[in-house]
Amino acid sequence: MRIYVAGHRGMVGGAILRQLQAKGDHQLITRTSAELDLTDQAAVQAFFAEEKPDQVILAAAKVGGIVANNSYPAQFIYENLMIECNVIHAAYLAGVQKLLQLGSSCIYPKMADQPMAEAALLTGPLEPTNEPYAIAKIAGIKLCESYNRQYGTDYRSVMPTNLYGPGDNFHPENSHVLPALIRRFHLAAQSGADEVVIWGSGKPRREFLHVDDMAAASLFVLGLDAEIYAANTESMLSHINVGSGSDISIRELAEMVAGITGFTGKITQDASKPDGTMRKLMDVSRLAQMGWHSSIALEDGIKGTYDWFLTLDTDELRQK
Ligand SMILES: NC(=O)C1=CN([C@@H]2O[C@H](COP(=O)(O)OP(=O)(O)OC[C@H]3O[C@@H](n4cnc5c(N)ncnc54)[C@H](OP(=O)(O)O)[C@@H]3O)[C@@H](O)[C@H]2O)C=CC1
Ligand SMILES: C[C@H]1O[C@H](OP(=O)(O)OP(=O)(O)OC[C@H]2O[C@@H](n3cnc4c(=O)[nH]c(N)nc43)[C@H](O)[C@@H]2O)[C@@H](O)[C@@H](O)C1=O
Repeated sequence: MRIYVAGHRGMVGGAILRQLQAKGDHQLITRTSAELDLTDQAAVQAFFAEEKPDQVILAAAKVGGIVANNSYPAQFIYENLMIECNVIHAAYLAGVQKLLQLGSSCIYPKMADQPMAEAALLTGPLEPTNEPYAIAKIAGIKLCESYNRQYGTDYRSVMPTNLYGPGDNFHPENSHVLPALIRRFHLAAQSGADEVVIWGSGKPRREFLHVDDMAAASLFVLGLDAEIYAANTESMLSHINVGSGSDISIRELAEMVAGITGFTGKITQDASKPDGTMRKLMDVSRLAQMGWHSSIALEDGIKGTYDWFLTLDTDELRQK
């Protein structure tokens, strides 16, 4: 079995690669973005024609936190649409029968009922800070469903909640909240600062899943028997939520990270920064009924991620 993992140097792609390597019974195909720019249609088609993978895991994307999404909307919609169109179409042309692509919980309407079930897709307006990225991710689901309906492929989609873990991006502005807070609280604890500022009101709630759980869920969904997948999904509502099933406020999260990094000063809020969606909790019952549950508790996962962060030298702080 030859499996192409697109985005293998990223946080999720890297975790998937490690789990596939540990299983050891696959031939893994990888390319960095410098070797193969997935926004380049001709290059992607040539790569697929030459490598002819049996399966594809699409974990390559333009990814970032709330401010990155708000600052670079053109890149978020263009690059993600191009990557999805090129990879999914080239996979089809090369005869790839099975593919798994990763979306995001931001596909759901800003005011979706909580927890958000798969059926909430396309039922209302999106959160404006990440609408371009969300539109691209919705297109990814619809690409898979359309190829399945017209060409009989078996292309599946998982929708991760907010992820974190080793391999995360710790950029001070462009990263997601958890790596941003780990970095900021660590630097404050080291320097003896008496205050750390977090963005927004601290009131939004987010659900976090460790990347090793996400990688395990991805391989679980990819490996599901086609009849079981079909029995638990619908042809035009085929994506599967992946989450931990519980959420926490950003303020509570900041207090947890402060405790783990040893910061004892005060935590204040910068109201000029956006809150984004007030709550994004996944309904994970579809995945649960197929037999998968997350296993890494948030505090344990953050401690492990902080230990990994401490192994990085300053130049390696992933200033993507
Ligand atoms: N992180 C999170 O909280 C969440 C992530 N997701 C989704 O999970 C998936 C993986 O995200 P994550 O691992 O965090 O992202 P990362 O930013 O860590 O990794 C993304 C990878 O995509 C590759 N890539 C980006 N653009 C291109 C391109 N033009 N051509 C080829 N490769 C490219 C990069 O390759 P290289 O390193 O070689 O440049 C990079 O390693 C994405 O689909 C994302 O939308 C969903 C919900 C939450
Ligand atoms: C995964 C997901 O990620 C993004 O959506 P988001 O959930 O809003 O992600 P976020 O992690 O950036 O913020 C979560 C909350 O945390 C608050 N917050 C506090 N302090 C910091 C801080 O220092 N950095 C960041 N980034 N946020 C902070 C911040 O104000 C917000 O209220 C989208 O890219 C979306 O497209 C997507 O898919």
